[in-house]
Amino acid sequence: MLVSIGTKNRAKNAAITNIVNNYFEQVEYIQLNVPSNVSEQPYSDEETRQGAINRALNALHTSGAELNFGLEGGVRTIEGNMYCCNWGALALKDGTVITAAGALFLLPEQIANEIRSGKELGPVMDTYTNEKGIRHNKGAIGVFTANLVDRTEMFEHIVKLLIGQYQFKKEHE
Ligand SMILES: O=P(O)(O)OP(=O)(O)OP(=O)(O)OC[C@H]1O[C@@H](n2cnc3c(O)ncnc32)[C@H](O)[C@@H]1O
Ligand SMILES: [Mg+2]
Repeated sequence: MLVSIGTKNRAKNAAITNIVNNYFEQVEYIQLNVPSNVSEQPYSDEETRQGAINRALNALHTSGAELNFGLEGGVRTIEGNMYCCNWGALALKDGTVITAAGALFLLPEQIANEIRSGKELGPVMDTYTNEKGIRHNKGAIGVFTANLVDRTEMFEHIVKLLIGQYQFKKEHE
């Protein structure tokens, strides 16, 4: 079975392959740098969800694969507090799209202010930690949860929700 992934981000790719390998056999993966067709730094649940959907559909149109995943990170504000939000979409061959969201966690005010000034979370996190490519491994979630939950684990939960909904749909149609 061919599975396409709408990103080359290592944390997202690890999440998808770790979970898909648990539920399917003989899977071949194709990683595609497809556009999300939303801002580089999505600013609401709506925009982040749309980015995930666009990535999944763009991956489907490029690959024609059986399963096509799009994962997107963004931020949203509730009562003045900025949270990091995360969405996933799974596009099937017939164009059906399944969606799910993951954990929300609060961004410290210092980081939120950088985002409000127009910066992207990825580079802001690298400057804050003095490390390179945080977004490819522990992610902001790892940094701000003392490594209790890393970015791969957070996305793994979303991928599980997507595959679970796909299985439910297959059993009920
Ligand atoms: O290559 P892609 O797939 O685009 O992966 P990305 O890391 O850029 O991830 P997103 O585009 O989905 O996320 C939008 C922005 O938020 C950043 N971001 C989101 N979650 C993050 C996290 O946990 N740690 C660091 N940066 C994060 C990310 O680097 C982008 O600047
Ligand atoms: Mg990005």
